[in-house]
Amino acid sequence: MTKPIHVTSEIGKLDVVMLKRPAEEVENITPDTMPRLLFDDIPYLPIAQKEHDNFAQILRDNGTEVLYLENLAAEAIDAGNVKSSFLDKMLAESGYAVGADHDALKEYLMSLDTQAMVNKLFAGVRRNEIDFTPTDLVSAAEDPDYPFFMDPMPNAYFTRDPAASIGDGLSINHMTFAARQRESMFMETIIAHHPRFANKGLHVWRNRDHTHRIEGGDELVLSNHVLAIGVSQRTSATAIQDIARNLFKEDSGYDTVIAISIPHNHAMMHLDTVFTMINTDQFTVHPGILGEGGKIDTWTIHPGKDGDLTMEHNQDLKATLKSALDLDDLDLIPTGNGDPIVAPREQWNDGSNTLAIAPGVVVTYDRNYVSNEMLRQHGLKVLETISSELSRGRGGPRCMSMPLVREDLK
Ligand SMILES: NC(=[NH2+])NCCC[C@H](N)C(=O)O
Repeated sequence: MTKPIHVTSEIGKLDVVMLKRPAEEVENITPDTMPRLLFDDIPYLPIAQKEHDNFAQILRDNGTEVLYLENLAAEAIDAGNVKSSFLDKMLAESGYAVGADHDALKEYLMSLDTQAMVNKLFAGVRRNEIDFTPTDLVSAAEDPDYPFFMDPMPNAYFTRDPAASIGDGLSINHMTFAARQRESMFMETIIAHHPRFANKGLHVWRNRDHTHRIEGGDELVLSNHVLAIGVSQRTSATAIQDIARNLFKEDSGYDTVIAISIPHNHAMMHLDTVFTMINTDQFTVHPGILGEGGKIDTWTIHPGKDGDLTMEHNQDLKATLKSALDLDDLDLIPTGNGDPIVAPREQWNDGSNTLAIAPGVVVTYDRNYVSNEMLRQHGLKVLETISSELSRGRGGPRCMSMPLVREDLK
């Protein structure tokens, strides 16, 4: 029987996906907090929700079951009867391990029903919501005017990043920036307690109790034995070696990890912002990641002796992929047709961040019309989703979705 998580490619027909509908957290961004919260602008929430509902509907219309992170999290907390312990952990990671402010926040959050509490944790807790004057040193000495006790998590609608499905399991990620680190606690709880996922023999290939960072936007499942992982602003080489060792030592089916080095900046924070797989032999690539002569640093990692790793350095992306995936040829489709203005503009709005829902069928943002046209010319079926507000968070259809089950490729 198919496990509740089963993903052996980037392109197999998408049967089950997890999304998070953007909510109040997005309205709790201010110009001052934008950079720290990893946004470049403040989305207009009602339109962002409309766009997100449009995205979800496209997936449903094409035969995908859509689950929502916020609902799964509340159901898991209730099923496991872990509201109090979950809150303690969330409060500790929000800076309130003990003391009067921990107690006041906990009392307030415990008084909400579980779904409202989960929604509130995403939205953030404002100081004026609770009738409580903090007496601790942090509140007094650091920023007495800061409006939040607990920060919002506006990036939660990018469900791709806090965890990543690989084979019959997942990585639950230690994320790079404080703005996102608490997000992966929800998936940890879902896997541990939700009746759909708990005790179903799912592997956690790497959990969140690490100091080295990894994010799902860098983790690409190229086949049932090959992964590509970006060495990026968000994922360290140490974490890649770590997860490779775990995958190779367990019965994961994975024996190859291609580490791909990309520039470390906000526009290209993850590998999936510059490179995605869209068909058995087709990929989108942002030309900006390729250096002179189309070169890029990749290291193909395999199991070595006694749990060690072997590594082969290459600079020809096409050749590396062809050999790892056993293909005669492949088609690398440049974002924005490789034009020096269009390519960076459309990459900025996630023109390379396509979500394949079946081999050769992709969901993309409508605004990247040059890239979309290119994809059509290369024979892909392109389903466009509306995108003026969602894209302000710097993520596209791949970032906004965590595939849970895909059909295996034949
Ligand atoms: N898989 C992705 N490319 N995710 C995009 C995440 C964007 C988000 N604002 C961040 O900086 O974390």
